[in-house]
This record gives sequence, C-alpha cells and structure tokens, in this order.
Amino acid sequence: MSVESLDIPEIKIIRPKKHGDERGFFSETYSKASFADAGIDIDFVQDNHSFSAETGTVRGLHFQTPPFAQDKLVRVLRGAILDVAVDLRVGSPTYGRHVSAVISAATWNQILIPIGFAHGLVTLEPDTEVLYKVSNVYSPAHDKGLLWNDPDLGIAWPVSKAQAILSAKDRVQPRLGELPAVFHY
Ligand SMILES: Cc1cn([C@H]2C[C@H](O)[C@@H](COP(=O)(O)OP(=O)(O)O[C@H]3O[C@@H](C)C(=O)[C@@H](O)[C@H]3O)O2)c(=O)[nH]c1=O
Repeated sequence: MSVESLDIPEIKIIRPKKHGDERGFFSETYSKASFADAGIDIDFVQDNHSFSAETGTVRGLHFQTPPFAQDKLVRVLRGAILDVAVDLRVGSPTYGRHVSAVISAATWNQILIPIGFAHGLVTLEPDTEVLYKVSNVYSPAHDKGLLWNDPDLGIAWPVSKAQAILSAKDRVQPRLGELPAVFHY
C-alpha cells in the first residue's frame, strides 16, 4: 500500500495493492500491521456502511466529541464521492481549513481522517456505497455536526444548496463560529 499526505498533512490518502487476475481481484483493504508500519496505529472498533441512491447526496459534516471522538478510514465499494475533512483543532495552523479528495471504487483509494476533524462527503455517482472504519463506538449524545455549506469554510461542493440531498439534521447544523472548542492542537 502507499500513503500520501494531503495539504493538511494529518489527512492521508491510502492506496492498498489490488492484485488482479482472470477471476477479478484481491486486495488487503485494511491490515493493522501494514498500517502500523506506515506509522498509522489506530484501533478501529466499528465498520459503517452507507448507501446513497442519488448523485448529490451530502452526508455531514460530522464528528463525535470526546470521549467518543473517532478516527475514520473511508473507502468506496461502488461509485464515487468527494470526501471532505475540516480541521476543528483550536490552535492548529490549519484550523477551519479543509481538504477534499475524490474517493472511488475505480481508484481503490481510501482517506484517513483523524480525531479533531469534521467529516463529510457528497456522492458523485448514483448507487454509491461507502464503507468506513471508526476508532470509537457510536454515541448519539456525542454525535455533532457542522453546517456543510457554512460560507466560512469555503468548501467547493459540486452541488448547489437546491440540488443537495441532505438529512433533516444536516440542513440545520451550526456554523464553525458557533461550535464550542472541543478539540485542541
Ligand atoms: C453514525 C451512526 C448512525 N447510526 C444510526 C443513527 C440514524 O438512525 C441512522 C443514520 O445516521 P446518520 O444520519 O447520522 O448517518 P450519516 O449522515 O451517514 O452519518 C455519517 O456521516 C458521515 C459523514 C460520517 O462521518 C459518519 O461518522 C456518520 O456521522 O443510523 C448508528 O446506528 N450508528 C452509527 O454509528
């Protein structure tokens, strides 16, 4: 596998090897040992799988607060997403800034989003399935959001507000300036 840092260096793109043959392919999509060799030593405790029927489905931006904060390792089984991570760590040189990357079944890449970031995605194809590992259990009381189209974030989503398909809760999340300081650099 290869590991590459994005402009916010804590966010990594991981490309597992894909062994193709006449039957199809084989891939170690996660190996604790290989990740540890690459300096990524995270205990993942839960796998999440989401399916979005329509192109332009926006999920996020989401994070869980301590003591239930989560690292996330995201990949796409079918279709494609634009994945976005926003730095929420107060005191970070990249606080409030974001990175985005296309993650797709075709490229077989993954994105690692550590604790301290809000995470969101928009589907770029219909019938997109996302599978991601998280390092802490789901805690509804600690599950928080940030408004996906907060102008202060300046995220170039490929969908307009009118086109985006969102959950009811994600239409009304707080803006960055309204979030309490929960993560520190
Ligand atoms: C996140 C989560 C949700 N649920 C339930 C709650 C709810 O009834 C249903 C759908 O939840 P949501 O609307 O929060 O699903 P969704 O909007 O897909 O939430 C996800 O968005 C992406 C961007 C993330 O980063 C994830 O961590 C998660 O927050 O699933 C669980 O049972 N376990 C979980 O871990």
